[in-house]
Parts: sequence; C-alpha cells; structure tokens
Amino acid sequence: MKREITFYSRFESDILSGKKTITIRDSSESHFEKGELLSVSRNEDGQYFCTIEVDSVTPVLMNELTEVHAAQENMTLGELKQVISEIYPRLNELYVISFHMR
Ligand SMILES: CC(=O)Nc1ccn([C@H]2C[C@H](O)[C@@H](CO)O2)c(=O)n1
Repeated sequence: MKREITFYSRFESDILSGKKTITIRDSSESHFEKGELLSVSRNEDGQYFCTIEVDSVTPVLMNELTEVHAAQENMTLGELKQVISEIYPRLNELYVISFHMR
C-alpha cells in the first residue's frame, strides 16, 4: 500500500510544476525508501493532489544546507532556513527527501 506525505498547500503548485524537487523533514519522516511511491496530500485539508517517487533520503544538518538545497526547494537559502526553523524549531538533524512526480 502507498504511504503518504503531506505538504502545506502553499507548496502545491511548485510540486506540480516540478520547481520543488526536495523536501526536508525530521526523523519521523526519514524512513521512506528509494523507488517508493508516495501519495501526496495537502496538510490543511488532506486533499490528495499527486503521487511522487522517492529518489533518495539523505541526512543533513541545518548548518550544512546550501543554495543548492534552496534552489531545489524553489526558495532562497534564507527563506528555506526560516521555513525549517518555523516547522522544526531548534532541530539540527534533518533529512533531504529527493523526489520526482509520477
Ligand atoms: C507535517 C510536516 O512536517 N509537514 C511539512 C514539513 C515540511 N514541508 C515543506 C516546507 C519546506 O518546503 C520543506 C522543508 O521542510 O518541506 C511541508 O510542506 N510540510
């Protein structure tokens, strides 16, 4: 059975257009596997909006995030760090989930 991942609705259009190709999560969402298909829905209302395939899951520390990660999120590095620190306050150990649309 397909596992699920949610995204805040403000990221939906970036995912559907292919501008956002990674998401950075905490350890609770680090157990996805390469090749796994995930059903993607909106965090706010649970509405399904696409399926993605996981390309990789890679540990990263907050201070290791670069402009490359930010570009893959379709953000500046400052915006990315701000978003992550709001979602995961004071968390240093993160995971980059790389994906593409199916
Ligand atoms: C439940 C939960 O954690 N939901 C999340 C977490 C992260 N995101 C987005 C925000 C940024 O674009 C990246 C990096 O964290 O992933 C999200 O949409 N929903």
